[in-house]
Formats: sequence, structure tokens, C-alpha cells
Amino acid sequence: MQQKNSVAEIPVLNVSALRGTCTHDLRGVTIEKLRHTLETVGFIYLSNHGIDDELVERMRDAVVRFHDLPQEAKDRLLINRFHRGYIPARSSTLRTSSVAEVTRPNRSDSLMIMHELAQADPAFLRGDPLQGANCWPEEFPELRTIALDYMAALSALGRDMAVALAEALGLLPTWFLPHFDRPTLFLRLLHYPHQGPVTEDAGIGAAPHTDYGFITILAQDNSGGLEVQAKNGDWIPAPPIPGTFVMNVGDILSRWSNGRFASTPHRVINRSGNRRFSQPFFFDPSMDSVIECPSSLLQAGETPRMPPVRWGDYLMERLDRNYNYRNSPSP
Ligand SMILES: O=C(O)CCC(=O)C(=O)O
Ligand SMILES: [Fe+2]
Repeated sequence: MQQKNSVAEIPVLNVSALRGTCTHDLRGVTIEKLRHTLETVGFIYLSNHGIDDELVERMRDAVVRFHDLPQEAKDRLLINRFHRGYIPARSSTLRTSSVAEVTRPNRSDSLMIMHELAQADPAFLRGDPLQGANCWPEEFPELRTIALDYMAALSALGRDMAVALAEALGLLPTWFLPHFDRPTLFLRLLHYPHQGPVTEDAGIGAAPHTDYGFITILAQDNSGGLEVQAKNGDWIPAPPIPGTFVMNVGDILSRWSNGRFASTPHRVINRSGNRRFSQPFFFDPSMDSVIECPSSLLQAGETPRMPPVRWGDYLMERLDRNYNYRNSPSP
């Protein structure tokens, strides 16, 4: 039932009209629903997204297989200064969370994979922030191909969504694309242990937070546990729906849109009694991209709420504050 000032559930958007050719009308209706949902809820399920279920399943199986490796194998991949590798449980605290006073570290552990760089890439050779090598487990060599295929497919969807998002904001369809020449991509292979009692000390799977970037496209297993905060404060479940992804607006898209699109707080509490696995993919701009609200988006009398910011600077400041490994000296 629809609650007052709230949404009981997150809408599902059939995005087939955003891919390839379709009638102008159908595309317009889809864009309008996208706009309305992102202005109000900030989270939406994408159905008919064109990505093979089999590829999503293969990635999901790979997440489980990675986490089934012996702990020593995972520890050998400890996250490097380029933010790639294994993030142990309780090693990140969302200090920059604007939605809660977060002092307890998250209970999840994960493997962070980012866009691959050619060894001859100047950014790689210079060792620019985040432009380093991924960490792959030698015990599971197939993971690299599976993860890179998955990232390629989700990047294509991310670009289609960037076009649709520009249209939804009344901008030229290609408006965002130059900002994604060298997109910053994160694929996180997450494991959440069963929660047990929620106590002050225990912490939860993922403390309430908003995502840093442009959009997040998430696939999750059947455990449930993801919750999204409605404007009235209620927590709305975002359970898995077969054949869909959950997409949400990150802080930088919210900033770009002058707050029109909502970067909505969410959290994870795994009450399933089993381990939970998920695979968020973060589709973010090029590091050098400058995020500035386009003047054509402003209504009469409206001014930009935030000054322009370079995405790479914005991101590194957040990573430096939230991840313990960036604050302690290397062993
Ligand atoms: O695991 C999930 O369902 C959500 C993860 C998440 O919110 C994040 O990694 O930012
Ligand atoms: Fe998140």
C-alpha cells in the first residue's frame, strides 16, 4: 500500500526503449518515468536491460567462488594504493556519510576490481591516483575474464543510461558522454556474513550511506537485506527481482543535476541467516572530468548549489577518509 509522503516500493523501469531503435513516444514515456523516479526515490530497478542473465549468473557464481577461497589467498590480495584488491571486514568506516554518524566499520569483506589499464598507458606508467594494476587470485584464474566481460557489458548499459539521464534532465542526449572518455569503473565483489543481533557494537553489513559517484548498477543474490531510505525516513526494502538490476543515483550525479536527482541513503542488514553476496558496479566519470551544473539545467532564478569540482579530487578525498588502509603506513 502506498504510504503518505513515501513510496512503498521501488519502481521497475523497462529500459528496452533506451537501447537501439524504438518509437519516439515509447522512449519519451520511459525517460519521463526515469526522471520522476530519480527526482523522488533516487533508486529504480532496470528490466529488459539487454544483458544476458547468463553473464550475470556467471559473475554471481564467481563472487561466491572468490569468497570460498582460503582466507590466506584473499589476504595475499590486500588492497593496494590504487584501490584494487581485497578489503577485509571491518576495515572501512563510512566517515564521510552525510546520513549517519558512522563509527562502526562495515562487516562485509570484498574484492575491489577497477578498469584495467594497458601497461603502456601513460596514466599507469605515471602511477596516477587509482590507475594501477588489479589484484587477481592465482587460485581462480578465470575470474579476470568473467569480471572484465561483466564490466564491459555494464559499462555499455551505463553509457545508455548516461544518455537517458541527460535527456531526463532536459540536456542534449550526448551531454554527459565526453565526461566518460576514460570512465572510472569499480566492480565490488561483496560478501556479508549473517548479521546476528543488531547491537551498537556489532555494526551492520553496510552502514547508511550514499554512493560517491554517478550511478551504481547492482546485482544481488536472493538474501535480501538492501534497504533504501524514503524521504520520510522509512527504510524500504530493495529485494532482488529476477532479471533486473537496481540502479541508484550517486552524489556526483546529484551534484551535477543541482540536487534534482536524489542520491538516496541506503544500508545493508543481512538477516537471511545465510551469507549474502552482491556485485555493485559503479559507473563514474573520467578522473579529470570537472563536475559543474550546466547553466541550461537551471530554472529562472536558480543558482548552482555547489562549486565545480574535479571528480578525481572529490573521489580521492572520500577514499582517503573512509578506508583505513589509506591512513596507516604500508607494512
Ligand atoms: O550490497 C548491496 O546490496 C549494496 C552495496 C552498496 O550499497 C555499496 O557497495 O555501495
Ligand atoms: Fe551503496
